[in-house]
Amino acid sequence: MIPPGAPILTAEAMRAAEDAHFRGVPQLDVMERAGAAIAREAARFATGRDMLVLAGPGNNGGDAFVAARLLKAAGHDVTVAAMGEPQTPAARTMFERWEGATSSLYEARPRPILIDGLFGTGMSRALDRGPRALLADLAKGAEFSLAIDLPSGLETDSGADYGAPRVSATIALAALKPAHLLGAGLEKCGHVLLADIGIPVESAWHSLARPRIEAPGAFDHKYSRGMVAVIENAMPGAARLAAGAAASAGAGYVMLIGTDPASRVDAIVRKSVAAAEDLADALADPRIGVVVVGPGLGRDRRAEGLLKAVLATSHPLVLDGDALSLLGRNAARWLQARTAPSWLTPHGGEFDRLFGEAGGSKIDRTLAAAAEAQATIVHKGADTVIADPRGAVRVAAHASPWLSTAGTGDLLAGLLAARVACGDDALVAAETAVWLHAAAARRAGPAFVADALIGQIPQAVSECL
Ligand SMILES: NC(=O)C1=CN([C@@H]2O[C@H](COP(=O)(O)OP(=O)(O)OC[C@H]3O[C@@H](n4cnc5c(N)ncnc54)[C@H](O)[C@@H]3O)[C@@H](O)[C@H]2O)[C@@H](O)CC1
Ligand SMILES: Nc1ncnc2c1ncn2[C@@H]1O[C@H](COP(=O)(O)OP(=O)(O)O)[C@@H](O)[C@H]1O
Ligand SMILES: [K+]
Repeated sequence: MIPPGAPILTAEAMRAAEDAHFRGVPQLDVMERAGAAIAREAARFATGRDMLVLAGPGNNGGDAFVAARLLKAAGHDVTVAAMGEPQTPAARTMFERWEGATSSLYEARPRPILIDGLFGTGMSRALDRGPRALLADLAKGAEFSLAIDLPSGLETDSGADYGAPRVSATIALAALKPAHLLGAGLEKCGHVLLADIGIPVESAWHSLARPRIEAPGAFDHKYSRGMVAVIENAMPGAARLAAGAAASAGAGYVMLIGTDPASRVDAIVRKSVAAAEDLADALADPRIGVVVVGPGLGRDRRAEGLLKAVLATSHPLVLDGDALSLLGRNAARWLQARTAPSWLTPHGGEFDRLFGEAGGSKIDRTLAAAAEAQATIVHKGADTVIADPRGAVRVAAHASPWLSTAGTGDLLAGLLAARVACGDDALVAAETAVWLHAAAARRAGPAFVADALIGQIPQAVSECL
């Protein structure tokens, strides 16, 4: 659905890559390649059906005229409907090379195959009501619709919807753009394909790819494989889910620290602490590789005391749920005072409480938060964005929407802790946890209870060995 491990570029970064490339390669050649990539995919899906190609005034329209010409030359029945005169020299040349008829967008009638080349990365404002309604009707009337670079009306850098149709497939040119993975783009783009059009691209931002997991070595033992401590308090079930996930994802030793005597998994070691003051002793074990605090912690005085005791240790921390709500806008101050690394796993509401609501796209906001907190942030949701303080970004889109059920976030915190305890690099740990989480959900199918994901984790791990 989204090409894995692919670079993601903003509109500005894409323009810079294009400009650098055009110093050595003619722009028209690149546009020919883009149009050829569109024509190739359209022909594959069209299976002989009639096509309507929409061409906008910019270079997205230029690509559309190339695709129309190549498809017509290959024997397809193609009509073109244009919006305004071509406004760039390259688009004008491609318009001139198109020898068929061109009608106005307002005269276009639906055809079984629609190719949307109205706007791409140059869309600068919301679509007017007229073209928006026309585009929606033409897309609805088509049996298969293919967007060039982006569905027209999607804001490139945020995925905000300014009137885009929902298309069957989108061909991203040269690189993914944030809108292919964020916000409304998730539903509007359909299947996303990536076309190499010869422009070299480099980016610290990538779509999530399947990670590699090392199996234990012959001489590994439970402590060398990593020890995870999970703090349990107001809602012990949440901590149990985190601990269960950690134990299933490769941690050598998992310890639940709290007051609840119930134990569902015998292999998970329990340690009782009656008062928050006793937690420091329980956490004094230097073999502890990471502490998970937040799932089911609660937000009362006792929870605050437990959180403070955890923050006072020198262990790496995974902070989730109530721990994030308790820290609120003071999170960065607390975390900057620590020397060990931290991972924060907020959902959207928790993120806003921690870092405020302003600041651009989900990627921009997560990057700014990672820099401010000097922590790796896993900003959860249908479009999960991982960012680290060095500016690396990974975006995971299209996880199962059935994950939207209570307890799945607790599991993610446990998965992340397991990967940290196993010694993964900070970013790799987050990537691996998010990937395993999605893979376990895929394996669990529809309407699962969060608990059921735990049993799927070892199989998800096996996909990464
Ligand atoms: N630079 C290049 O030569 C290449 C560009 N490529 C294509 O070019 C696209 C970017 O081209 P452009 O930068 O020309 O931009 P677009 O073609 O995406 O759109 C810009 C044009 O649309 C108008 N416009 C923007 N928003 C509008 C709105 N809401 N209502 C009405 N008109 C609006 C602008 O005034 C401008 O004329 C990419 O998405 C890609 O498809 C590819 O061909 C690769 C090579
Ligand atoms: N619609 C969705 N599509 C894909 N993943 C989702 C969706 N909704 C939630 N998730 C994932 O499910 C998890 C929910 O976490 P969270 O909201 O913290 O739940 P809880 O606190 O109940 O454990 C996150 O990993 C999130 O990315
Ligand atoms: K388009």
